[in-house]
Amino acid sequence: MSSILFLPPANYTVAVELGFRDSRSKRCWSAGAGFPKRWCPRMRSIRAETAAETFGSRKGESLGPNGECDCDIPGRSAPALSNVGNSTNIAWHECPVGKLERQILLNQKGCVIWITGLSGSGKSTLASALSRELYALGYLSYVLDGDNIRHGLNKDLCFKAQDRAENIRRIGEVAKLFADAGVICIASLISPYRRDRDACRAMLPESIFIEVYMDISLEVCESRDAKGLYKLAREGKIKGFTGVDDTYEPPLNCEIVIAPTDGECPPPGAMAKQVISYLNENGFLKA
Ligand SMILES: Nc1ncnc2c1ncn2[C@@H]1O[C@H](COP(=O)(O)OS(=O)(=O)O)[C@@H](OP(=O)(O)O)[C@H]1O
Ligand SMILES: Nc1ncnc2c1ncn2[C@@H]1O[C@H](COP(=O)(O)OP(=O)(O)O)[C@@H](O)[C@H]1O
Repeated sequence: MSSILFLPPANYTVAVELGFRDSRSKRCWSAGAGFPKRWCPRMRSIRAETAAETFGSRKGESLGPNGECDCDIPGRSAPALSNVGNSTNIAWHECPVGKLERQILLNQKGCVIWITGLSGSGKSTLASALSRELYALGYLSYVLDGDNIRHGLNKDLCFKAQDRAENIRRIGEVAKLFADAGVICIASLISPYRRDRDACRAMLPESIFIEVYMDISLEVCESRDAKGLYKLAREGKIKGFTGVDDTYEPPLNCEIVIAPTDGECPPPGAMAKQVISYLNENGFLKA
């Protein structure tokens, strides 16, 4: 493979600055000049070796030469049934690939980065910059943006308190699945009420819910008014708009606060770097 074929990503300097090239990924970067590690065939084989070393080749976990598999076949023995909410007589099915195996495959730990703040505070901007930076560094993330999810899964919900709570609960459940899959899940939604955010936190093991508060004043958000919604809310054309005639409850004890310094909002790259430093310091950027 010739390195002449590859161009470094635009934000290569950030990757270097943050010093994420560990001994394994170094080999990869030198082969592919800044390409995400997971694209590197050598990296894949290293990961496969690591997984084999960690777990051994356990009987029943891979297919035989003729495609035979003696892993658990659903239905062989009657599973325990339970009732959950309005769902009766349901069973829990364990996945034969464990969470740790997925983490080793991805060389990262799944978590939920929950970005909360007023409309216009920069949630989507941070989510985009962060997912880009993580990608450049070779980590898999996925953004769940409140606006986007309301185009599909949550299109039946409006902005009254009860529906916002349901919006947050559903996104929390989806984020939990992404984190379990080993993905760094970035949830970006106003999530104005403390109780709803805390309920999401309670769904997950404590340390993997990382709450990021966009501490940007209403005045700044309103002056940005990127979508013209504050203007409509002030004119009374949108009712129950967060910060205007509906409450926003700032977190009391969150993991990360993004705030202006000397009156200046940090640029997107700096906000992303702040979150990535937290992930690195807290062991999320390794299996
Ligand atoms: N009444 C009211 N209040 C606040 N926001 C409103 C409202 N109506 C529409 N919008 C637009 O919807 C986006 C917020 O959706 P979320 O799912 O993040 O909101 S919530 O968490 O359920 O409160 C929000 O997007 P962002 O500006 O990106 O925050 C707005 O564009
Ligand atoms: N750190 C920042 N500094 C300056 N402008 C910003 C910053 N973050 C976001 N913006 C601008 O503010 C507006 C709203 O940002 P956005 O990310 O859409 O906010 P939200 O998702 O919270 O509604 C956009 O025009 C964006 O370019």
